[in-house]
Amino acid sequence: METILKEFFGYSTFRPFQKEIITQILKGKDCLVVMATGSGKSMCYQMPPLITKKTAVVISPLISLMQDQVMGLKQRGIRAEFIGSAQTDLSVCSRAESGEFDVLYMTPEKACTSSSSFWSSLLHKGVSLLAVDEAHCVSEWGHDFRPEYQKLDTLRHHLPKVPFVALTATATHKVREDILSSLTLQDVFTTVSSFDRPNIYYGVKTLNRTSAFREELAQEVLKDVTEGGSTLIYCTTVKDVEEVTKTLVKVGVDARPYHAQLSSKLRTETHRAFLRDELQVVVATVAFGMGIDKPDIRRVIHYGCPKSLESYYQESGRCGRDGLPATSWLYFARQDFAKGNFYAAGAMSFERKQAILDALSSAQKYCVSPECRRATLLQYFGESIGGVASGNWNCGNCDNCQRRGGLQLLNMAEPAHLLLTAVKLCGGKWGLNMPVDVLRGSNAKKIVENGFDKCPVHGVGRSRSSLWWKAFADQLLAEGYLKEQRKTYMNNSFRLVSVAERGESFLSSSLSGEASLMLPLSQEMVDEEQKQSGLGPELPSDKGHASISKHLQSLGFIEAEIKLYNHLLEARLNLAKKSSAAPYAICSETVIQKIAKARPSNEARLRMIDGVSQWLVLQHGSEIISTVKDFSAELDLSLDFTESTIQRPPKSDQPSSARKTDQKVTPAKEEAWKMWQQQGLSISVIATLPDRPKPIKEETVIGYIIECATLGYELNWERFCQEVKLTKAKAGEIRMAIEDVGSLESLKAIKEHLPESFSYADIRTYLAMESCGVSLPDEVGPLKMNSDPNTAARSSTQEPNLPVQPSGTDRSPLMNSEDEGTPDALLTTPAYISGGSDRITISRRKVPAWVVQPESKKSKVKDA
Ligand SMILES: Nc1ncnc2c1ncn2[C@@H]1O[C@H](COP(=O)(O)OP(=O)(O)OP(=O)(O)O)[C@@H](O)[C@H]1O
Repeated sequence: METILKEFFGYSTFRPFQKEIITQILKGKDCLVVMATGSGKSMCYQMPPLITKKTAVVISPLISLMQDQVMGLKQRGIRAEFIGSAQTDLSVCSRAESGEFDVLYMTPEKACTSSSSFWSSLLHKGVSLLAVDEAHCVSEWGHDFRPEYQKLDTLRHHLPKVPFVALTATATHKVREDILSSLTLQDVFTTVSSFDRPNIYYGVKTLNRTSAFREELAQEVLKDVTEGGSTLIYCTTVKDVEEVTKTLVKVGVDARPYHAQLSSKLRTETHRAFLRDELQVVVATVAFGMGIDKPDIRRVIHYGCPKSLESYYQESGRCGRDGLPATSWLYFARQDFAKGNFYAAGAMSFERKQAILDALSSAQKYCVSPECRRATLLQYFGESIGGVASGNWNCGNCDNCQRRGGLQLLNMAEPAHLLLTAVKLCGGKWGLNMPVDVLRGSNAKKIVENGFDKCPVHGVGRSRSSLWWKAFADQLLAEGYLKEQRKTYMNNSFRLVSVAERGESFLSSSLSGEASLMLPLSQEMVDEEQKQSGLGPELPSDKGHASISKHLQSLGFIEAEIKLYNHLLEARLNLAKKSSAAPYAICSETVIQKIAKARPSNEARLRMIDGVSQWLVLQHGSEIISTVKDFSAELDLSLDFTESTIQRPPKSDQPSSARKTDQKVTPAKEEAWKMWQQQGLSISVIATLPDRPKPIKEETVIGYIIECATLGYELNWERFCQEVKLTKAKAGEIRMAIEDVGSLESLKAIKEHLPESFSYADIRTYLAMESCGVSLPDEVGPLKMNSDPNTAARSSTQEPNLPVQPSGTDRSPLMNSEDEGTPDALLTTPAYISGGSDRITISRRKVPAWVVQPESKKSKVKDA
């Protein structure tokens, strides 16, 4: 598993739960995976097909999401496609049926309407799992209910014994139960991880939908985007989208709108440009919500309160999926809270309507809370925060926790007394507007008609704004001094406010003048107070900004390294353009950071960096290395910097030892390796050491050293090549000889295809280097990798190529294994060359024993 992880995904270690889940899927178990956004759920269904060589069918709700995933997988050398209305390639269905894809995405509609014969053909070829992504869509209690998801259980008949895997980032207990029953998951392996996204800064601010406010916001966004990275702004209406976009463009931000009223062509183009970093900001309605799978979004802004806390978590979770610092700002206006009836208008059942209204209430509570945002979110999803009350929790990375002075408590007894009295006066028959208007001294008709203008509290709260009082009322509601009751009239739901028991006892004690009521001011109250003092609401300025350069500095990057990082980002952009892919699909920014720090001078070193896949090295290794070399020289940075950013390949659990393998070699071989590698003796000296009873052949020594190297012992290949005199030209000829022979079975046959001057040592060294995935050193010239699958055919005029990508219809290197070894058998078997004379594919084989043994002993040694 670790080998496949490194090979295709470039990572050295699994994230929490991934390995357990994959193991359970391989055992055929149904799984329910509830893990935070960006935690790496996709890996759980993307890896089993690579291990079992059977297609994984993935149900996904949005075409755009599927397209992103397919693009990303293809960039990793994984054969993926989607079936859905936007698919223009008519051959995909039949190719899918013939088991051609590792991962096949389908919309739920397509999955449920596909014919039995489609499923039986696919099943016949092998199906490793059926994954239901965004599984919360099955539940009416989920924030994104999709009726067609409820029919997915019918696929059970088509795919008997295939493990079903439901995945979601947002599932409350109720939703989880719905998922289990709707998909008829049985004997389920359930994983629920923390919902925390520690790299995201959460903040909330009030908003007024005026052009002046939008302009201020746009200036803030402009400041942010100059830091780099993408920004996503969610609006609740098309009007907001248009207005915000217009203002952003006016101040010079590269922004485009995205909503359902735009043509699908325009939307696709915007989506494409955003993914490819050709567009900095997208302003979208939530239609863009789940459909965006870009890991390097640095900030998400909600312009208006979201419909629910689930959707807020999901949408805000779109930023920082690469684990780097990101920010999520939510701007709300009080009128957003009054949209419940509008949202619930289409609800088919009473329960659904209640669910929609409750969901909005939870989002409202989040907006107005003075407590830690993170703690509020985590608790909402049922996660314990270590037994600490959220009011006392300090995550240090949200607005409330960072507010100057923290959550300072103030004695709010006086305004509490006034508000509770006004509410009591209204007799529980009104919403919050009435008592607030009374306090503010309104003489509106309904106030006069009800005689509230004659009551003692009428007008005593004038000095504070209506919004301040409402924000304060939210505090009293949250603390249990007030209570709300929902009433439905003419199909509309209203919230009536009254004094709760706690409020009654406060009122009684306050009459005696003893009461104190210590509460923190919420951000909204602070904003209102500032507004009244003429300062206007404060926009997020120095805090909560995702600055990658600051982050790099905190990681110990010096200025030159940050510059190199930026050059590498630019190089990545160019590579992405050339491959028509999104830059993040080439490699993540975290990987770029590691490359900028490690500054590998060759492909072997590049490969050792965590996050660098075999595919990345094959496709873009040489360009990356030349960028590193050129700019390191320009910036006066040394190459091959080693520190913790470089991770050893899997199984390298002996950090300081030169040996990185569990496999044993004989003492004589290890001794020869030690003398050569560690003591610096030459091959001829080792062969003729005076204390040997009898000299041994140099070829034997070479065989010993190569054997150690192929088993993972460190080797200075550059020196070795010099000593055995293997040059780039020679390597090219050996390569062609192998192609002509068409097999690696006989070293002798290969030698006979070569001029006399070639030794067995040359051939063995060449093969061993390739099996270790090492490039020829510089002075010998790097071995070029052919990155275009379609030009894999050999031409005599072409520069000889080393491992060639499989063509689109071929299995990926691992999949093409001809020796059909078990996955374990592949662990130590690097890429090898096989194939006929005009097509070359890579297969992964055990290294034939003769690579490391003198030819004379070949017949005695069984292929490992
Ligand atoms: N083992 C790993 N080591 C390092 N990075 C990983 C690992 N597994 C996944 N990732 C990276 O984490 C990021 C998020 O992964 P992924 O898209 O699978 O998250 P997710 O849980 O499906 O998120 P969402 O719910 O938002 O769709 C990706 O960039 C992915 O490559």
